[in-house]
Amino acid sequence: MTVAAIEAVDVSRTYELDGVSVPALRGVSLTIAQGEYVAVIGPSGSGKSTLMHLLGGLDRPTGGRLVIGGRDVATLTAPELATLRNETIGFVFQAFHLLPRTSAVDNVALPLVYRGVGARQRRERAAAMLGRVGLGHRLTHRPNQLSGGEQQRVAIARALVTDPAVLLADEPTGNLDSATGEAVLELLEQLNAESGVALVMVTHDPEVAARARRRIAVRDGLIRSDTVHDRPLSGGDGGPETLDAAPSAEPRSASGSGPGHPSGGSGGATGATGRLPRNGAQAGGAG
Ligand SMILES: Nc1ncnc2c1ncn2[C@@H]1O[C@H](COP(=O)(O)OP(=O)(O)OP(=O)(O)O)[C@@H](O)[C@H]1O
Repeated sequence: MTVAAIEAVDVSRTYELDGVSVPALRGVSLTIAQGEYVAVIGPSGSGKSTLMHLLGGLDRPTGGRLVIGGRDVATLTAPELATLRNETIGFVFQAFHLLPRTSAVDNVALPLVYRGVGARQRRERAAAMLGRVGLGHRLTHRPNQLSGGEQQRVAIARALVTDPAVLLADEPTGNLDSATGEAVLELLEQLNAESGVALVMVTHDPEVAARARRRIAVRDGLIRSDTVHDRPLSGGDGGPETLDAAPSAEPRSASGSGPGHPSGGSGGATGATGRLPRNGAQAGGAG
């Protein structure tokens, strides 16, 4: 049976601020399947970041049901949710959030500390992951000795060193010039295709969103459209499409089944391109 990486059913999130309720998400249902490439787009304030925080278990819904890695977050204590997050999700943000006085390899190794991986193995795995993102020659550089694009590559390596099922990227190219941003996007797409990690990316940029096979448009805390495109622009042969009315687009149901799932295997199974070997043996800690 296919296990969804993340499933949200009628999820809402209302913030309370100075006695005022701010309904940032107002009932969102979606499923993220293994290996998917999903772009989330919408105007400022529409709820994209709130949605990403929920999908990644950084925050909890105030309504609805959210299941991450097969576990209903409502049933988890805070430490259990942190462990689930560490085991299941990788995050990449617009600001790279690297530790400034720490080398690239130690930044990347950090999530493995919480899993109880020994120092030598941490370093080996972090160095290998930095090699995969093209930074095998920058292991001991600190963030301020790296370019913006290199820093984001370090952040990507850190997000993937635990071999998560899902990589959540919130405007990952927002701080980068267009050429550097393009290279980072290509890297994310390559990692998604090669390792089978699901990539869910928030972007303001319709051209970036058009590269994803599945596109979710958020507005006023609701999903306005959720479509799957047979020929995303990253495939090289798709024409310009709009989010609402792309001719090749098929609306998705909230059940998450359908043509948008390139791998669809269960529990870290290999998709067409094969997954990285999963490193599930380590006991999880807080992430
Ligand atoms: N901690 C918070 N407390 C109160 N209101 C919040 C909080 N975080 C977000 N909001 C509000 O919730 C709504 C959705 O915010 P969110 O950051 O999710 O939007 P967004 O689509 O990511 O916007 P942007 O593209 O500008 O980052 C906005 O109205 C915002 O002001």
